[in-house]
Amino acid sequence: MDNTPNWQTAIEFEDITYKKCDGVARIAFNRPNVRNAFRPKTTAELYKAFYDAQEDTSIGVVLLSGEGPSTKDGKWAFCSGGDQKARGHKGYVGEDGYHRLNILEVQRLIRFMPKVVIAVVPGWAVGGGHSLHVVCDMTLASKEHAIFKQTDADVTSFDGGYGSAYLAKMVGQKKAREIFFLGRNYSAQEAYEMGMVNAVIPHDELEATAYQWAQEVLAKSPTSIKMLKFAMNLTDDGMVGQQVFAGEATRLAYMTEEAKEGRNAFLEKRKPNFGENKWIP
Ligand SMILES: CC(C)(COP(=O)(O)OP(=O)(O)OC[C@H]1O[C@@H](n2cnc3c(N)ncnc32)[C@H](O)[C@@H]1OP(=O)(O)O)[C@@H](O)C(=O)NCCC(=O)NCCSC(=O)c1cc(O)c2ccccc2c1O
Repeated sequence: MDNTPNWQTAIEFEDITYKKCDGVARIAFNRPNVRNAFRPKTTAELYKAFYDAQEDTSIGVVLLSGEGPSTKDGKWAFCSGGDQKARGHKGYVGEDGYHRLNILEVQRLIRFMPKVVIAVVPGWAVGGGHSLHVVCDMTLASKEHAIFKQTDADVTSFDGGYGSAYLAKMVGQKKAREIFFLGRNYSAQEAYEMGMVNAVIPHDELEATAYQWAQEVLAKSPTSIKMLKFAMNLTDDGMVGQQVFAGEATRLAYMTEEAKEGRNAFLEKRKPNFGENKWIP
């Protein structure tokens, strides 16, 4: 069976591409000549696309990748982080003149959305781009071209949240400190051995493999996948993690007969009758 996705553009953007096909959304940075660095326009577009994917009930998996290669030198990139040309003295400056660090809002959307987000890394994943792959649920990397690198300490920046502290939970404290303190290049295979990449895939098969992984996730119970993601987030996300997990537990409770009786009794101005066997052990 031909499993080639028939991607349809969902929304036209300038700095990213955004497509959908059969339950999968694909969002990709589209500034390959600057290694897919993000400026405020890029992050605003990313936020809109991720939010659309979150709200679309037909979508269960989002692939995050980078278009390429560069027309200048043929190199591939996932994302090289914040565009240093757009960096002002208080953040990254958009067309409106405001200084922002709004990639963190995108990180939170990826983290808290009730869908699986897979980073598909065709080349450089650097700085804030490295942090983005860390916050995604899974990472697939190009065997030939993916390179992982943390340059935050070269440019006086520091992702002190998921980019570093969560990375340390993933690869261990010593390795995470090496990644940030030395800023070396790591191949897909090295990243895999550290535990921050799920699979190393021949470049020509990367997109097809990502789509296949997405299809495997889509075959599972949506409620299970969502609750498992939030359960795994919970211990690292503190009260917000508890809020997100508990919100979904509340939704499940709302779907019971007991909840309908509670609501109806209030609306009908009577005492609720929760039935006889209400205290299930
Ligand atoms: C990514 C590289 C290692 C690739 O090196 P390579 O030698 O292959 O390519 P070039 O260096 O020649 O780059 C080609 C071309 O692209 C331009 N470019 C690349 N990256 C960027 C960038 N991030 N910003 C602007 N432009 C970029 C480069 O200038 C070249 O252009 P030409 O016109 O000369 O052709 C290497 O490029 C590299 O090290 N890039 C910089 C990586 C970096 O330091 N990124 C920023 C880290 S900080 C960050 O991302 C960040 C952002 C946030 O918003 C945060 C918010 C809150 C907390 C923390 C944040 C944060 O850490």
